[in-house]
Order: sequence, then structure tokens, then C-alpha cells
Amino acid sequence: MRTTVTPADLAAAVMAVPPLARHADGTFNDAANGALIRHLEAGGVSTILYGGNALAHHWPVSVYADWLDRLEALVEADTWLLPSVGPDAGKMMDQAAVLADRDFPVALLVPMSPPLTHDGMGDALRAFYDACGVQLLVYIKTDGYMPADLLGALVAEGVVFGVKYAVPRAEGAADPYLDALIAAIGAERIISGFGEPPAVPHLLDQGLAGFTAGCVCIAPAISTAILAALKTGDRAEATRLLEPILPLEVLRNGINEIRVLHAAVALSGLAQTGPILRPSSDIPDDRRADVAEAARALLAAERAFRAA
Ligand SMILES: N[C@@H](CC=O)C(=O)O
Repeated sequence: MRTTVTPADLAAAVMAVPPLARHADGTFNDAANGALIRHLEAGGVSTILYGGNALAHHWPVSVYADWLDRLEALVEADTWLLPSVGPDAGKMMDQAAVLADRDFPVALLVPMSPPLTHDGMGDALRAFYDACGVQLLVYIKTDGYMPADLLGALVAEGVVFGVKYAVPRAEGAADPYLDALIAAIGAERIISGFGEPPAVPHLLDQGLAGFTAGCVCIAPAISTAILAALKTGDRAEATRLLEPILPLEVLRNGINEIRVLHAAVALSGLAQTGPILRPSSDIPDDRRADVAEAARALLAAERAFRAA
């Protein structure tokens, strides 16, 4: 596992956000998580975040250290592995105590929810960093979640490494909040945070550094080629490469992105993800065939792409 990173690493690879595989009894499945990690690494993905798609918000603190140690043992030496912390300030401090003895350079802060104030959030993030020395990638899903000037100060202090930005906007709409964040911390510290399709305008029109995605877990080589096309400004090539991903993305958007990805990885045959963490639940039985078809088609496209 990599133990040092710079903002340039946000642009170096797609940040994959995999589901977490567990046995039927809820324990960590080393073989299945390892299989998925090896598929990602073989497809050129060297940045792996256990965040929203792993339902990291709901990991018990009692297993946090064990699960992170198991994940660390599964990745290659040059893979950047990011754990998550939060969403509440108390849980963050329990997690800081675990991270203080480990070598993760950056952790994702999953979105906090009220009651909170912006001053209080800033203090919570500073206390976390003081306790463990791990910088934060702040996950922003709602407009105005954290003021740009506060983020700018936290980056200057070393508390915040960057931002995973996933505020939905209508296609082509102005995004003054993102503009303010870019002005405060620089586009090189901000990645697009909700999959391959929105990454196209985020990277080409707003200059964001890279993107996170879930479908990359099934199609890492295709997703990596999309990042490469976006870095050269080739919108037509990125759009062409997106095509095999879209059927599964449509199902994710229509049902639930996390639950569909969890099922899709299993139904593709890549890794038995097992029971999804509470308080989520499996996809409806009458949608499994659609998800299986889309997942298997995407994996077939990935294999054809690698073979070409
Ligand atoms: N939510 C996005 C990216 C992950 O955070 C996805 O799953 O595609």
C-alpha cells in the first residue's frame, strides 16, 4: 500500500469505489474482496476507496481496524487505498485512534448531516487531523455543504487533502458552488465524485483532476481509458468509451446505485459480495435478471477491450 501521495495522484488513476464483500455471517470475505481488488489492479486501477459503495458509513467501529488491515493486506504495494471516516464527529475520533497507528495517508470523510455548524465542522476536522495525522478527502454531495473559504483554510492547514464533488446539476447548468471551491483550493484538488458519465463535463468543462466511480469495478480498463481520453480533451472518444457502461448506470440510477453495484459485482461472477450491510437491503428479486444481464455485458465488454 502506498503511504505517501500528492494531489497529482488524484489525476493518476480512476478512484474505484467498490462494494465490500462479506460472508453470509457478515464477516469480511478475504477471497472475494481480494478477487475484486486484483481485477481492478489488473485493469490499471491503482486507487481504491472503501466509501459509499462499501457502505462505510455503517461499518461498526468494533471491526474497523480489522477490516482495514485485511484490505491493506490485499492490495499491491503501489496501490493507494483510502478508508472512510465519519459521518459523525464522535465516530471520526474513534476512527482517528485506529488510523493513528496505521499508514493511510488520506481518508474520505463521508458527508456529515445536521445538527452541525460550519465552525463546528471545521473544528471536528482539525481535531481528527491532530489526533491521527491523516488528511481528509471531503465528500460534498449537497450545495453549500462547506463554505469555500473554510475549505481553503483547511487545505492551507494540511487538514484537508481535497474534495470529492458530487452535487447533481442539470446538464449544462452553471455551478457557482463548484466555481467557488475551485477558486479556493484549485481544480487539481477536486475530483468528480459520482461515476463516469458526469466526469465528462466535470473534467472537460471545469478542469477537475479525476473522478471516482463504481462501474470501474467491473470495467477498470475501460474506465481508465475514459480518464485517459478526458485528460487529452477527447470528448468524442470518452463518450464512445462510455457506451458499454451506460446500461448498468441506468439501472443504478433507476433502482439504487449502491445496491445495484453490490449485486452487479456478484452477478457478473467477479466476486461474491454476500449480504449488503444494514440498513441497506438487496435489490428487488424482479430486477435481478436485468442487473445480471447488464453486469455480464459490461464484463464481456471489458474483456474484449483488454483483448483488443
Ligand atoms: N457514486 C459513484 C462514485 C463513487 O463514489 C459511483 O458509484 O459510480
